[in-house]
Amino acid sequence: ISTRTHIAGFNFDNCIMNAAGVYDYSAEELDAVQQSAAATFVTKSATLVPREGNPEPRYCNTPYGSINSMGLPNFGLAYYLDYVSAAQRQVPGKTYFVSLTGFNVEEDIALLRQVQASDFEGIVELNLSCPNVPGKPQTGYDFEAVTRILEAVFDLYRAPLGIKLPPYFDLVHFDQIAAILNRFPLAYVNSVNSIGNGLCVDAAAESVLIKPKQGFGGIGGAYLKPTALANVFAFRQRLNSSIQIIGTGGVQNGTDVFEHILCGADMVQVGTVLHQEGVAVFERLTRELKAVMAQKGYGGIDEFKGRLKTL
Ligand SMILES: O=C(O)c1[nH]c(=O)[nH]c(=O)c1Cl
Repeated sequence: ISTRTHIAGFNFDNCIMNAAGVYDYSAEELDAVQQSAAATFVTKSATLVPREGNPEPRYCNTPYGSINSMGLPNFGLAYYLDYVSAAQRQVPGKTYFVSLTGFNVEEDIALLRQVQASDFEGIVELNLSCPNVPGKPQTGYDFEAVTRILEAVFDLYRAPLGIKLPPYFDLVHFDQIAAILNRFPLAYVNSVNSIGNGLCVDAAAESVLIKPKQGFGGIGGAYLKPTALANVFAFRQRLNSSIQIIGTGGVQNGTDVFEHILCGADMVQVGTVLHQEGVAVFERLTRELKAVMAQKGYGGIDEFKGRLKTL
């Protein structure tokens, strides 16, 4: 039974990896993912210059998942490009993802120029959905901004590039954003980022759980799965077949991975469950997915990918 997959023409031995922002901040964390059963890694979304991020506490586990308002803490794009450059030499033939995000189109372009000037041979993930920088909206909800950014990006950048989108909650919004995305040579769309600006409360303490933004933060984990599957399934039906889909959100076990692929995902990313369980989660999820496939008689993920039945 094989759980291998392919993205942008690159082959991967597995279809499960980390989600940007989880277990990917430092070289030590990236090393741990690199040595695990994960297909590959994506780096923490990088900005032009290093960022401290928001004041702590800025992450909290909750009964059904997590809430975070990290505020884009990262060591800056150069740090991650250096790390990936070394990884490419140490493990040639493996493809890595670098996530990046600017605060405006000019910064997005500057980041991509920096990538072009490096020896990076992998896939860029442009994050259009960070919900936690005070005063900055989630770009993915501004359709004009998305259009402007992608026009500028694809004027410049010709190597494989995907985008990380926020969750959408309206079928007309799926129609509108998909019509925009279909105009561009995107390698993939990654749905979904956390549900922005949720609020979790500690009733005993009568308090919010995290410090930034009065406790408002991105919601991840089990809460997210129905929304994540809806976004994967909606985009699979609307996007050109040349645009692949990475499914992110709410994965806790092998059946959840199976469900993302059934909805149309070519790769599945995990965040909250990785934060809670550590990199051993990749071996567990892979084993559980293979068990589901064995029980159903599937030898590879293409046999059921996108085959979700409607009634
Ligand atoms: O606060 C963050 O760093 C963060 N947190 C998220 O849940 N999604 C993102 O894309 C980012 Cl960039």
